[in-house]
Amino acid sequence: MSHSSDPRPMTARRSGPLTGTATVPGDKSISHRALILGALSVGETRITGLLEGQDVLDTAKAMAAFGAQVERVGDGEWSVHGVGVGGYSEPDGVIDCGNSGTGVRLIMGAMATTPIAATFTGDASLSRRPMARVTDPLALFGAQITAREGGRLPITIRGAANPLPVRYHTPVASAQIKSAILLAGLNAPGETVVIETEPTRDHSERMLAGFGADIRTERTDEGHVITLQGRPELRAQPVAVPRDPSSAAFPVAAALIVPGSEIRVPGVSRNPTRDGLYVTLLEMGADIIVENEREEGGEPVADLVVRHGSLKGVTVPAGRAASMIDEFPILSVIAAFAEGRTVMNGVSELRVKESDRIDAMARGLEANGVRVEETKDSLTVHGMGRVPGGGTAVTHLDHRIAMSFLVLGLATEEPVSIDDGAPIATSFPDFLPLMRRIGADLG
Ligand SMILES: O=C(O)C1=C[C@@H](OP(=O)(O)O)[C@@H](O)[C@H](O)C1
Ligand SMILES: C=C(OP(=O)(O)O)C(=O)O
Repeated sequence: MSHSSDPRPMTARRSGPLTGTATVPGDKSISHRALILGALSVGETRITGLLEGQDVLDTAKAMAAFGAQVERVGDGEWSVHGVGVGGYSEPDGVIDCGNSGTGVRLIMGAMATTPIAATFTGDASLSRRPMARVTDPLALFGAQITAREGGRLPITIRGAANPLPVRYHTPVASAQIKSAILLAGLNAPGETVVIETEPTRDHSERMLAGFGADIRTERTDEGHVITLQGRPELRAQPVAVPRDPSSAAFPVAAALIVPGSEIRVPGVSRNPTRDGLYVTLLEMGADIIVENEREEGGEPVADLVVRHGSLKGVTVPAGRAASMIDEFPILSVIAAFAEGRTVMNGVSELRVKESDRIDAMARGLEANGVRVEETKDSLTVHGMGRVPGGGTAVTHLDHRIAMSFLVLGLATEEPVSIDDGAPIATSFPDFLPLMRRIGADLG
């Protein structure tokens, strides 16, 4: 498990031009969902391009514990024989979701309307994160929930024997809350409805429709209204996982800030609910060309060609936050090399990720000579076109903080160190060899 590995200090140094092809791994969100929906389907789901990061491996293990037959048949190729909606069996042991908020929240949803009990745990980071945002709506279905103080893990859920459908307005923009409710709604009779004010990533809706569920999304005065008809028979499907735009953001950022760079990043998902970073980078004047736009596995994908160039600071509107929620750490690194101020608004959710990402980025950037300002829900980076470096960033078991500061160090005057790169394996196990292949000096 990722949380038992020893800390791995790492350092990144100013590098020559980055060149070549950066083929990033499969999308983490889609990988979790493919395993979970495969396990709830009848028949064999064949998954290709699955992200084999620790977060997703923990979800695969959990699906086996709930009775699905889960098998690795090749590189990124997995087979899941599902048990059907309502078919989960009671796991023997505790379900350890490691570092993964997506894993634990979606799996809690998926089992909450089946009359079995399960106990969920995670590492030190996951055990600090709020879970009531998911367990509160799951209790409305009739599930019985016991949590540690403050609604934290470990959590035991006794699934509802006679679940009721739920209509729920999500209090914060969160695809994990939405998805947990939809997965619980699968085994409730009638219609389960989720209303979100700001749209969040829609992979659950797309994949549920692909597996044969009756699900529709309407835009109304209330917001985005997603309606799922309960008790469908989900039919196993082949899933081709597109490449992760959140992982692609790291080599893309490196190419933008290291002088003389030009790289290609093939087959990246261009789902509009995940596209906020790329919209922002174009506003900053980034040289990014989108080629070969096509559809793969129900998701739009394209190849990106990225070149170094000068960048200017911008203001990111709060309404864009959900579409780039995992990309603010790396955006704040890019912003440090831009000319002028970059203001990121509406980002309070960053405080409850694997770490408090506003605080982690602010402290680490300051340690490397960058001026920043923070409020409860904003982060401002004062870009000066150059960054001194020479500092060590504390990563708090957060893979995105670790990767962000390693990318920073590729273009600073002095090397940048991090206290622990081990968590990178949760989402991007090949980060180091991939970055070295394009010319990055880190290790
Ligand atoms: O649904 C998902 O796959 C995810 C949703 C987001 O979390 P929230 O729903 O908490 O915003 C995101 O940060 C996470 O990396 C993946
Ligand atoms: C927030 C993230 O993941 P999770 O919530 O699944 O832990 C992330 O990958 O940046």
